[in-house]
This record gives sequence, C-alpha cells and structure tokens, in this order.
Amino acid sequence: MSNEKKQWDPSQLRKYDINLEQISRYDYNDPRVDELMSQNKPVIIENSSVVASAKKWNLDYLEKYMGNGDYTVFLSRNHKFKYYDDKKVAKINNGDVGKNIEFTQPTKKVDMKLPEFLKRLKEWKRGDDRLYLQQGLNNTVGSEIVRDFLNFDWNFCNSKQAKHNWGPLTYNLLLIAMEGNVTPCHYDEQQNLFAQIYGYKRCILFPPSQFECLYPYPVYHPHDRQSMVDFDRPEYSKFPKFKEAKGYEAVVGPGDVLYIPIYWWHHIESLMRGGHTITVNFWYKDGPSSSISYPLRDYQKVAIMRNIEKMLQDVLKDPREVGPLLRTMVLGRFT
Ligand SMILES: O=C(O)C(=O)[C@H]1CC[C@@H](C(=O)O)C1
Ligand SMILES: [Zn+2]
Repeated sequence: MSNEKKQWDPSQLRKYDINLEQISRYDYNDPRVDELMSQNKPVIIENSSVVASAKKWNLDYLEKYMGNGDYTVFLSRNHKFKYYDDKKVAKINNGDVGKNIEFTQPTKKVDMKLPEFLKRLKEWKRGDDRLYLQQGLNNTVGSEIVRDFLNFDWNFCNSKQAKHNWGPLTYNLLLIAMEGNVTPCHYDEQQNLFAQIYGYKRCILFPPSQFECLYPYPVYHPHDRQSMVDFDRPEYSKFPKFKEAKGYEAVVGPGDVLYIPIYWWHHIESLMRGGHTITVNFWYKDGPSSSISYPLRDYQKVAIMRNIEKMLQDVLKDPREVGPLLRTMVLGRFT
C-alpha cells in the first residue's frame, strides 16, 4: 500500500469461507484493461473520469439538487438486500406456476422522497429496518444533477461499448447504501461498468463457469439469477459444490470503475463501519454475436440452460416436474 493513509481495514469486511484471489487493477489507459474486457474478465479501471463530475455528490448536495421525485428504496430486517422479480411474484400469486408455491419477499420496496430517505439514514439505530436506495437516474432529477450526469466521461464509456461490441446502454442505477448493506450473490444478463463515487464496497465475483457451485434459483422463481447459497451460513449438505467455488474480490473506492462482465456472479457489500456508500452503474445489453465459435463460452452455456428451463417450465407448467424430467433424461445416459 502506498504511504497514503489506508482508507479501510480488513476488519470491515464480512468473513466468508471462500477461496478468493484479487481482481487486477489498471490505469484507465493501460492496454491490459481492454485485454481483460475482451476476454469477458473483470478488471478495476483506475483514475478514469467516468464519474469525476459526481465527486461532489455528498448527501447534502444530493438533497439539495436531486429534485422532488419519488425514489425506490428497499427496506430489510437484516443486512441482505436480495433482489426479487415482481412479475414472477405476480405469476406465482395468480397460480401461473403450479399450485401452492409459496414466496415471501425478503425486503419491502417503497417509494420515498430523498429528504425522508436521508433523514431515516441519519437517524437509523440498531433494530430499525435497514435502507437501500436503488433508483434509475431519470429526468425527475434537478438540473445540476443532469449537468453532472451529462459530464460523466461518456467518451470513455462509449469507446468501451463500441470496442467490446456491447448493445445499447439500458440503465444508470443510482445506489445509496447504508454501511454494511449486502447485495447477495447473483448474475445479470447485462454488461456493467460499476462506478464507485463515495465510500468503499467489497465486490466478490465468480465466472459463469461456476454455475454448478452457486446453485441459482430456478428461472421461474422470483429470485431467478440469485444464488441459493447464504454466504453467511452456507448449507454444504444442500450445496456441496459451494466448497469448490473459486472467486475474485476487490474493494472499490471513489473513482474506481469495476467492469462486471455479463453473466458473472457478484456479491457486493458496503464496508461495515464505513459510513454510507454511493455508486452509479452503467448497464449495457450484450451486442449481437457476429459468429458462433466452438467450444461455446461458459456464459453461452448459461444462456442455453436458461432457455431449456424456460421451455420446460412452459410445457410442464408445474415446476416440480422439471427436475424429475431432466433427471430421467440425463441420469445413466449422458456420462
Ligand atoms: O450493479 C449491479 O449489477 C448490481 O447488482 C447492483 C444492485 C445493488 C448494487 C450494490 O452495489 O449493492 C449493485
Ligand atoms: Zn448485479
């Protein structure tokens, strides 16, 4: 570590029994950044100006300029904020996926004005619901925020989008988390430039090839794309291959941009006792694959498995029939 004061301490990281190695960090104009991105591998891009215009985004500035819009805030009784798909909850509730399938939402999603969110954040005490603001940046924000947003280094982002054949930008999510908040391990079907603005976040990533070690929920489930393994208390009897998971980790701080490749698993935590954190992510659809080359890439096989599950779910209706049919099809026949 250079002689500058270390900004965080390992005691602020949650303890997991997982085999992890460090994610590489390179300067934004180092050619190794594009080398890794072209191999769909994660990399931390340092000293870019991607969100330099948001360096001044502290809570007072945001309260002053974020406008009077309603923001999506998740409330949780614990430190975990596991994502769930509302549309899939609705399908379960109206019996679209078989009978008596239960789902309890792990967090509450509410609309909140920013001043109220910030007040609850400041007055939070042990025992209160934890809060996590996760809001797409849209035109309800004030003109200063629009100006800062327009001053993101879009040339850099656009150059990566073009060079790596990404599709269109779909979303910039503004994330304001309490210290210690955790987004449990999941993957997204989009390319992601995860730009850290304030505070420190620890990111644990696994390649798509570790699908069999991370046990995602079935595709029909509201927690589709999320790992069923609770990293705090892994049930090795149910998920034995989790022991073999081999991941990559990094702690990102202000100005760092982490490239999270499409289909890569990621667990993200705001450091304990580190105060609130602010992040903006840049989600891009994947681009059209010009030509298919063999052997197929690990993430292409995940996409194939998802399509098979969706097709079987559609024809079988009851998700409890999907497992037995796949077992019948495979056991003893494909060794
Ligand atoms: O950017 C992504 O892909 C995400 O999963 C975001 C949703 C919650 C965010 C977090 O930092 O906790 C990350
Ligand atoms: Zn994600």
